[in-house]
Amino acid sequence: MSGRSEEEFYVVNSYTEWDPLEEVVVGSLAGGVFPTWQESMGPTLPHDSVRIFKERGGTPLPAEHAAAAEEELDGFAAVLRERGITVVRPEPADHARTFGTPQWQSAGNSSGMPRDLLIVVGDTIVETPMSWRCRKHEVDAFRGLIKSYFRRGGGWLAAPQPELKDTLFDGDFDAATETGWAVSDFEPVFDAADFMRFGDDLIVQRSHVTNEFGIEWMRRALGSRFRVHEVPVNDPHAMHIDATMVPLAPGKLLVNPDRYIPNPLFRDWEILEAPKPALGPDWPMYFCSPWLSMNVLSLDEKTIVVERQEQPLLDALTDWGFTCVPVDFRHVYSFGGSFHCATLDVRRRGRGGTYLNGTA
Ligand SMILES: NC(=[NH2+])NCCC[C@H](N)C(=O)O
Repeated sequence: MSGRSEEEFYVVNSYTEWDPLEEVVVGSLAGGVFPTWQESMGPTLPHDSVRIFKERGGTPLPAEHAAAAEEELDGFAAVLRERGITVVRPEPADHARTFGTPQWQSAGNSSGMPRDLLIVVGDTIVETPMSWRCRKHEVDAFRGLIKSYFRRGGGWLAAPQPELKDTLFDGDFDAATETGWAVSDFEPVFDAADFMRFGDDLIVQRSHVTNEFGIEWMRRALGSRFRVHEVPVNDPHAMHIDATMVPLAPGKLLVNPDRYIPNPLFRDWEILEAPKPALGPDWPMYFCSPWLSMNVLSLDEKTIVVERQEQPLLDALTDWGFTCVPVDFRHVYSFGGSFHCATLDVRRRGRGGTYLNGTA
């Protein structure tokens, strides 16, 4: 046993995406820059971003738009605090600084999307081996928080440090057919956002940032209590599963109709196909598709934060029996995520359990 009291055990405690939320990290875009270009980013990015990242990698995000996004992040944090949820934020970071290894050099990206780099499984925060070089030190802005949780009794587990040398990015992706993957199995890599938590079960997608080696590392690192299920999805641009399938409550799964492949794990679940995103084609989207509309955050199994302008989704979720909390977030969309991506739920009430079909 760990020698921790019940209270210490509870400092970090999060098993699902829907248990009542008590403490959450909300990201910050302050000091953010465009990623330093790497070929392996191509398969996941909106078309124009290839040119933009090549030209502007390492330079600040557009000031006015990023300031508006930061205001939205602050507003979102305020909404959560008003509801009695503890909100913590990363330390300031200058992502324009370059870093490297004997093999390569890169500038950073931003502290906007903690979901991508950290995952809480039960009582433990897992630091992932991110596969974009520019994201190698992103976790540093969150390190003070992680150390503080650890000192108060939380668990802390870091994956092996990847080298991220060229061999890793020698995947079998074929641009003509959009098949295969940008990363090889040279060493374990994964982004936390390719996983989704369902109590004692987690699902994960193979993607252009997550390889089989990484999935197997996570499977063994989590130990025998947790089961990791790799699920096939229909997404040639796969990077992060939280605009593909998002569980909102036990037995209720919101899915992307273009990407979700029916899966026996969800045999007894109600499935809601997300309506088409409301975002128009002219809105700048440097990292993601407009399907960020479905990247919602559950405050409990009845209450969901949804982008204020996503009226079709607001209506569909209300019809499905949920209470929606509308929050402005479109400027944040531009920089790589919505409410689920921009958060890390450190503490939710609940102790795990079995929710998926055929796993017990
Ligand atoms: N955790 C995240 N940053 N998720 C964003 C996923 C977005 C997804 N790749 C899309 O473009 O639709």
